[in-house]
Amino acid sequence: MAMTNSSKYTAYPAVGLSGRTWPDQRISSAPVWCSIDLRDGNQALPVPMSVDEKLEMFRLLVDIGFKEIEVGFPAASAVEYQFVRKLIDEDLIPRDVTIQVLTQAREHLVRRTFDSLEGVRNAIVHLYNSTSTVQRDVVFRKNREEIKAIAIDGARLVRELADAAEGSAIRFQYSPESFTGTELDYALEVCHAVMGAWGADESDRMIINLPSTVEMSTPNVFADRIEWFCRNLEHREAAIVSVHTHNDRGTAVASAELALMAGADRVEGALFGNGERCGNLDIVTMALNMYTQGVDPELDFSHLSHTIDVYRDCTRMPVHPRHPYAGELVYTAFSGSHQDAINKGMKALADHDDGVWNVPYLPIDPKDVGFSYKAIVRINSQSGKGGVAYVMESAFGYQIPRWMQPDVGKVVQNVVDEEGRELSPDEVRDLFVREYVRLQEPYALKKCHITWEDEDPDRNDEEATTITTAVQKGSHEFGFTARGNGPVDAFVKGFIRDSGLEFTVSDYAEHAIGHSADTLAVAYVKITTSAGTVSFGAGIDSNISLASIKAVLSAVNRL
Ligand SMILES: CC(=O)SCCNC(=O)CCNC(=O)[C@H](O)C(C)(C)COP(=O)(O)OP(=O)(O)OC[C@H]1O[C@@H](n2cnc3c(N)ncnc32)[C@H](O)[C@@H]1OP(=O)(O)O
Ligand SMILES: CC(C)C(=O)C(=O)O
Ligand SMILES: [Mg+2]
Repeated sequence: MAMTNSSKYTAYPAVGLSGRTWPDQRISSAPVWCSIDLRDGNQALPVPMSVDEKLEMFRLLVDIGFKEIEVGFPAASAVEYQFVRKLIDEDLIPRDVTIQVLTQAREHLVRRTFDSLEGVRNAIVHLYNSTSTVQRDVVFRKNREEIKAIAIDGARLVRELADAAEGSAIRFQYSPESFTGTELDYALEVCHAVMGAWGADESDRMIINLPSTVEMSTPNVFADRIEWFCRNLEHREAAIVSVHTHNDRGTAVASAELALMAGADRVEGALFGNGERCGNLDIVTMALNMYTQGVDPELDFSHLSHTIDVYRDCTRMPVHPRHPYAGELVYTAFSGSHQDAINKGMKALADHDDGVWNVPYLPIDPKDVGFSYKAIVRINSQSGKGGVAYVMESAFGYQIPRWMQPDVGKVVQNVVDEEGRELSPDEVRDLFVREYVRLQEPYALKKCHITWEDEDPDRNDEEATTITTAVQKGSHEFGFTARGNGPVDAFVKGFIRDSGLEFTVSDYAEHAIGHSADTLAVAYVKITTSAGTVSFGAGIDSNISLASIKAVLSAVNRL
């Protein structure tokens, strides 16, 4: 069936804000972060967390650096209640961390919530009731005044119970739930009433949390709403304006970022965007977005794989392979031109590191979030020569020269095309060795003795090096002695003379691999025959002269 019913949906209204300032603002410091993993994230799970899992998640959140953590909805269930009790009874809340608990504005739930908090040092009691038009009409069947009264009564009760909670510093947060479905002027009116009932002032600022309970508009419209709200809020100094964005349209992070530019002070969200329906704002993404703009997010995601592991264990939710910053494929390039650019970018950085990260296709240094460079480049049919060269160098130390890379790239491409799958780095190396270090057929080097006239290997005089070899071709063995300005020159001269083949060495490179006693030399050559055919070969040996002679023979064998 085709989608022909768009007329049953209505467009979200614009705010009509004149002289908006948020487009010119920049995010230059971290907001107050509040994790809602243990509440909104938890309430949306098919299997909510157990007390032990909540505790493991709580410890992770503390380690990441959250100072405000919504730990649950204690009136909702036994687990939720017990978890809050456990944190308090076992003194598990660090002194610089404030727990937050959510309750509907209903008397029995508010009272139960305060019971759960008995003996807490610091807490935020988060009260909400839905203010949206649709919920007023179909859920509560109450008018604007009646809905406002629910909020005021709730705030008064919270104030009364907070005042009675001796030894506990209780702060207050109110959410006009479904703010995005609420007329702006009415949301403001309810918040003013709640601030009055709570008695908020500059010395006792309350948190006004404006949720996009359901994300209904483009982020710019949400930002307009936040700027309008902040502008029109009486006693702005008595409020911490917070946002709590959901991801129904896929723009929860963008909405929260623009909301900060529009004047919000605080952001609620969850790791990897867990939460109702399409989730909440993803705090990992938002924090790392800030980080990659040079702003310290004051949250530590330097052990992101550990964060992912704990998150998966506790929530039983996966992290998508393409999840920003965290997915297992986001630091991987398969396509050739990306691989080539990354390879060159990493080299440029190694040659000239001025402390500024500037590598094509990698908006963040994987090491900053605890990932290695190992899997940045992976080889499949989309890959190119640069990627193969990167894998060979980063995984095994082979520095395939630029003039040989196209040939190696083609060899690898043929294999992945044929096999229709990814090749592991080991398979790429094995293929390289099998293909380019060809020493047996048709010619096999049986013996090779090299002497220098004055035993000075650096000497480069014409004819200063003498080589004596035995070479086998099928069942026939021939040997020769030849002189040249170095081992390769001497070998080529002798080989051409005795084999009848005509070629020159048109490119040559060598380097060492490994350390101390295990060091090996690798040589790469390109030969060109008199008929113009080119062939590439490589040789590996503990002796550099032998490595280069083997490379020549490999190239001859590949002709
Ligand atoms: C956007 C959010 O994420 S909000 C947070 C949501 N979180 C949760 O819901 C946590 C899990 N919830 C629960 O465990 C339960 O829903 C509880 C414990 C909160 C409430 O349980 P119950 O009262 O048994 O059930 P339920 O939630 O279905 O109650 C709905 C009733 O409460 C009413 N209600 C909801 N909020 C309010 C309010 N603030 N004031 C007065 N009545 C309210 C509804 O109108 C409905 O009334 P009705 O019974 O007359 O139809
Ligand atoms: C309780 C509120 C803040 C909420 O989760 C929402 O509106 O999405
Ligand atoms: Mg929510």
